[in-house]
Amino acid sequence: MTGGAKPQLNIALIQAYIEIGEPGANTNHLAAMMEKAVSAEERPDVIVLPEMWNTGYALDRIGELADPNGEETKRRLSDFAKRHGVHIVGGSVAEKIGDRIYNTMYVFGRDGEITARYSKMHLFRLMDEEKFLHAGEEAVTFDLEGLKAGASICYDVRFPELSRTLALAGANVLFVPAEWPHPRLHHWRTLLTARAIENQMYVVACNRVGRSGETEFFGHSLLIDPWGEVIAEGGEEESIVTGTLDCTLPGEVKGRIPVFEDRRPHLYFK
Ligand SMILES: O=C(O)CCC(=O)C(=O)O
Repeated sequence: MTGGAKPQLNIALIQAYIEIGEPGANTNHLAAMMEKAVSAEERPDVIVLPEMWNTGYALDRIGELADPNGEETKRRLSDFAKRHGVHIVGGSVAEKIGDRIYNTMYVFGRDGEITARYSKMHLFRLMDEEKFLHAGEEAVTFDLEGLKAGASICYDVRFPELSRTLALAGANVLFVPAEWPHPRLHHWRTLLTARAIENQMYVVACNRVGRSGETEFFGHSLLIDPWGEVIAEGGEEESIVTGTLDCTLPGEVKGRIPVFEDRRPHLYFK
């Protein structure tokens, strides 16, 4: 945290059902859930969306469904952020740039300005993602009112190298929008908790719910603190999961167990 930072951030995770291949319906549905989130008594400072919320995994039609340059997505999310004075970590959408499709997160500040763009760098072969999408090539951090945040998407969380890279760049919170299905709930909870503990950072993970073909997505969106304690967890139904980040806690945890001072990087294999 840097000087002048907000000491606490209220988070709202939009744990939504996503209709496969229906960007219009999904956009309207998520907009309605976001309106509900900002009308709560405890207003969120940050709204987080799930992975691929515009199209779901309609990969065989992704060329026609993806948002060209993300223009429509950016316009809508920017407008919402500005209208309600809220940060948005926009999950991810299928974004078309030239003839390439990316699985991309956009982040907006309270003024509606875009503050980050991250494209998923580890594509999930179990769902043939690599046959249809291009991988991002760059790790991304962004600022949330003095709290440095790192971007990742779903399968990325299986690669501790990415979250450690982000932590070494100063990130104290890791965002993980996802479409993570049964039967791997145990992996989801364990990997997210491990990333929080090993990097002494908050982990904020927003997963979709509902069935798509044979695949059942389980929700269980999670807010985990830098000790690995669960602050909030969704069930398997559609819901808005809320919790509060104490921006001073990552620093306190690092002070108690000096993991980052005790690293021996010169001994690690490259
Ligand atoms: O790693 C997993 O088990 C799930 C990953 C996934 O579904 C994705 O990256 O879309």
